[in-house]
Amino acid sequence: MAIGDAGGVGPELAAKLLADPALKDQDVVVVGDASVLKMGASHAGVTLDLPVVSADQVGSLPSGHVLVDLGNIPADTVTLGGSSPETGAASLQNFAAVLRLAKAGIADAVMFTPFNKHSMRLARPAYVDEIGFIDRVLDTDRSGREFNVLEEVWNARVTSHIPLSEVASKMSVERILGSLRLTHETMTGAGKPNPRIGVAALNPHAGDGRNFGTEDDDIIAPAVAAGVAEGIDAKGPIPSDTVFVRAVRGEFDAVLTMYHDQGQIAMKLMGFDRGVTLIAGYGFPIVTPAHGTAFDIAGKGRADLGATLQAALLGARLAALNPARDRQPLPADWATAGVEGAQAAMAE
Ligand SMILES: NC(=O)C1=CN([C@@H]2O[C@H](COP(=O)(O)OP(=O)(O)OC[C@H]3O[C@@H](n4cnc5c(N)ncnc54)[C@H](O)[C@@H]3O)[C@@H](O)[C@H]2O)C=CC1
Ligand SMILES: NCC(=O)COP(=O)(O)O
Repeated sequence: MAIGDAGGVGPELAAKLLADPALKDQDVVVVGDASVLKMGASHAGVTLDLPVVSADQVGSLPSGHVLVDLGNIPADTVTLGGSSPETGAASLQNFAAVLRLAKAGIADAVMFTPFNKHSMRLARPAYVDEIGFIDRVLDTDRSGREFNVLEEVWNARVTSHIPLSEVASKMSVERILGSLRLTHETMTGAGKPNPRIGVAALNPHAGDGRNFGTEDDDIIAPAVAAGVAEGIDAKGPIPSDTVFVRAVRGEFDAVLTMYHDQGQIAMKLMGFDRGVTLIAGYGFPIVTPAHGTAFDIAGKGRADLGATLQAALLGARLAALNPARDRQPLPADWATAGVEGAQAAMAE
């Protein structure tokens, strides 16, 4: 688990989670700054007694919960409730380190408490979102995708963290088909075989016979047909104002939406306090609460643990379902190196 942005609710949620009995049987390697975790525990009103291990002890760890203290953002330098390059840089370092632990097969799942993309961009101007960063740290060109997960329905997206004005131009049969395949694969791997996927339309009333927009007929419908021809149980395009209504009535296990908020508004209304973002496609699950850094309540002890707890439980469940992965060598500088390189590569 990487401790999220120190200026937000990430530290208190990390501390609260570590104190929660639901996690007592899990082995958790927490990566971040010890003083920030201590601050989080104080805000959350919990007591933690976490052994601190050094980076070179990882690989032969005791079971239970341990902290790798990177000492990268002393709590007394943190201003709660706002973005900063310092908290962004520490978040990036914590994240890169836990990704390397998972790549080496030492961690079975990665979790993070909320990051702040503005802080991360202040630290590294090439930063856009977690997906691009993960690709660089893991050195892969097969990007994963985000899913939003509630027990009753999953939401996958064709586009994610891009300006709304670019959504229509990014849509293609291949891209939608790729999202359908990944949704089918990921849910099947998560123990929900042959998921029924409702595909949201882009335009009002799915274009209403080409009255307002042609993407539904010309791009989404052929992509759905291609998915069905491959054996994927997909239906659409379905007007996006009713596709979630149909899903929660039991018709679909997942909804594939065309852009971020088309799905997020529905998902967060249905289950803000239990919504999980799963980043899938990398060989191990990466999970985080679907909510963000909540700067308006940071440090006030009011942050609800629900979504963070569900994220941890989903990560553990998915890791247990997946076969053991081969161990790879862990670079000696796994906890500190490579962020510069990753960011430089992103800027190219
Ligand atoms: N897991 C992650 O790393 C995520 C990070 N983000 C990032 O978080 C930052 C802020 O995003 P916003 O859009 O402002 O959304 P936000 O989720 O941080 O806040 C929206 C509202 O929900 C409330 N809220 C959020 N979490 C809560 C909790 N656990 N308990 C009680 N109330 C809670 C906040 O107080 C605020 O009023 C952005 O930089 C965004 O990229 C957003 C979503 C997920
Ligand atoms: N930091 C993770 C993240 O932003 C995922 O959140 P969302 O795209 O699901 O809103």
